[in-house]
Amino acid sequence: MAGWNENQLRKYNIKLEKIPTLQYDDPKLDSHLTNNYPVLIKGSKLVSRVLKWDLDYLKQHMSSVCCNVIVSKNHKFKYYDPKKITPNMTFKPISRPSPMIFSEFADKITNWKKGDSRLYLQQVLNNTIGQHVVRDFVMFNWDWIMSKQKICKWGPLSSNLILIAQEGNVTPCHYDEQQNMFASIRGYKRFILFPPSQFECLYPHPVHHPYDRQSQVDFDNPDFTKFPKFKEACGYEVIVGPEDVLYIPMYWFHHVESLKHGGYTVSINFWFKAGSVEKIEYPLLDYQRMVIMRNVEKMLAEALHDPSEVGNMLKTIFLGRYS
Ligand SMILES: O=C(O)C(=O)C[C@H](CCCc1ccccc1)C(=O)O
Ligand SMILES: [Zn+2]
Repeated sequence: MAGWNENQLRKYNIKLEKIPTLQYDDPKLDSHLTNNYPVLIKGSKLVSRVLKWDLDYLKQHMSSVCCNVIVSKNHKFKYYDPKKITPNMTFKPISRPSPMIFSEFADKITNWKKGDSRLYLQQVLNNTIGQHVVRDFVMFNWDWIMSKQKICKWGPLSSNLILIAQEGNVTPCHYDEQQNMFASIRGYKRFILFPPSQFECLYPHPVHHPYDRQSQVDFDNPDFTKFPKFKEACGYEVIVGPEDVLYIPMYWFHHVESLKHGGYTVSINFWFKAGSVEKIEYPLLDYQRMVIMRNVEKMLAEALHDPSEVGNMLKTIFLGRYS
């Protein structure tokens, strides 16, 4: 297909399947969404009115806006929650926030040289970023996406993140606790998705760690001694191009990369809070098992008053009794 080729993809030793692609008005689409199954959606025109959002246009309309920019010494932008860094912890992240005004960000990525730190703009869209961008924002195809929100009984739209990445940037494998309709405006992004049932192969950090929700496995150099089941992981690959919308079901793990040599990418996501589950049905859904495991970790840390004791107590409960 025009627009990209295989050698723009980073090489990982992971079994990959494909994600289905459907037209936005395909009758089969709603069953994918309501069953929490990922799907690439074509033709929705969700963000077609803002395809002009390139660096020049945004520099024109939000040049003096201070934006949330992440800086990384390598190509990986592993998100962490600063609220979970405790005083007695030595936490040295590779990537860190470095807020800057938009025009500085635009100039830095335009004049980027090999060896320079990489940048990734990740800014919540709100009315502080200028009335032009807000005016464009209201021109998204809200009728369509809100109709999906209703059909799927999702909770309210919680936020839109505008994402401007340099070519080659990677957001390492993680999961989010919200439903996500991810739209590409410029460039191509490759997603590798894993269902919640592969939790055991992806070894997310403990809930109380700053890297909560992020996989511990470094896809560039997996440690099979510490993470042996990663060998069994089976991913679902999809390339998201301009005007495409990818549905990322909540609790599905996803690795995201802006294709190499593809120029900078502009994307926008639509995070919806999870809908309230009317009645728990059995057997439990895989994502519900992740919610239960998270709650056990939280409850034990609370009861023990020390997150670092959670592992030992789980071991005591498990060894020789459940093993
Ligand atoms: O839309 C999503 O869920 C993605 O993962 C898209 C991803 C950037 C997300 C950054 C982030 C990750 C975790 C917490 C807060 C912010 C990309 O496109 O590189
Ligand atoms: Zn995500």
